[in-house]
Amino acid sequence: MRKVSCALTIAGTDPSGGAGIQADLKTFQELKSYGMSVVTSVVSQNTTGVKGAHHLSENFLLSQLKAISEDMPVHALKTGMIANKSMMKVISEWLGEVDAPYVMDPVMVAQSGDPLIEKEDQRYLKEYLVPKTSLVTPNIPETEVLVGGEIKTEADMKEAAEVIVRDLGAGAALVKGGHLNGRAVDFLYDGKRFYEFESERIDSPNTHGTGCTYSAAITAYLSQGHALPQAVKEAKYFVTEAIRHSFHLGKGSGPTNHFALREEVFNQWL
Ligand SMILES: Nc1ncnc2c1ncn2[C@@H]1O[C@H](COP(=O)(O)OP(=O)(O)OP(=O)(O)O)[C@@H](O)[C@H]1O
Ligand SMILES: Cc1ncc(COP(=O)(O)O)c(N)n1
Repeated sequence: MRKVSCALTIAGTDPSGGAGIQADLKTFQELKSYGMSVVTSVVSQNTTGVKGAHHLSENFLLSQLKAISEDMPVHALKTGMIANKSMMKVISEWLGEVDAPYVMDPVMVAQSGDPLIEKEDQRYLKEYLVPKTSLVTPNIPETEVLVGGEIKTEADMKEAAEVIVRDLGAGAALVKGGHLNGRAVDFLYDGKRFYEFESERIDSPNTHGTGCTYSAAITAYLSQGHALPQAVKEAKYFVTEAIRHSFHLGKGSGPTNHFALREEVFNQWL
């Protein structure tokens, strides 16, 4: 029988298809992992911003999670938007039922500036969910919330990655520099050493969903058994090409291109 790697995302939705669950599933599919999804919140949003959000009940969230763990293999999973403490609690307890690498994208604010998690619940995420992760992937503003200080330089990014692992108990931390000026560099700290992942900065306004896509790509590679540094390296390449070939769609920040790696796309758009 053919073996397939199974990746799960637990996140909110984006009907415009660039971020959230939709971006995650596209990424899993593109990287040849079998994609599964559990919805936390149905979000009304597009490239210009968030219009509203309907958070699912704890019971219904748990029912979806159990539907997965009672029936399907999970080789790696990620979480994205988890809007409130009660959903975080449900997920935190359910995590005991799966034995797979867990990547947390600590989604707090959409690129449009709209909040995606209640402010007072950010502390719960940090205290109860971060210690259960194999990897946390904060951008600069999220890193500032997690470590409680300003991040202005690459040295600050590295120091924060160490704090997230040593003091907050994450398995590893990937602090992403997309929001800093200069090169697009991310630092991974796995508790033992640092790894640096760099790409050129692409001049594109269309970066809606880059964080979701990046963490989903890492999850896909982990589901296939890659070691963490290799998974991040491959995922960085994937997200860079997705930004390079991103789409001018919508009136705001357009979506990245999840099928950028396909040969025909290179031929068509290079
Ligand atoms: N203009 C760019 N050119 C190249 N790489 C970029 C650019 N912007 C972001 N990146 C890269 O994309 C990845 C996502 O980084 P970023 O810090 O933007 O995360 P994020 O803020 O969670 O994403 P989002 O923009 O979806 O909120 C990182 O590897 C980052 O270095
Ligand atoms: C459901 C959901 N999850 C995450 C994001 C963050 O993505 P971005 O920061 O690129 O807008 C989003 N907009 N929507």
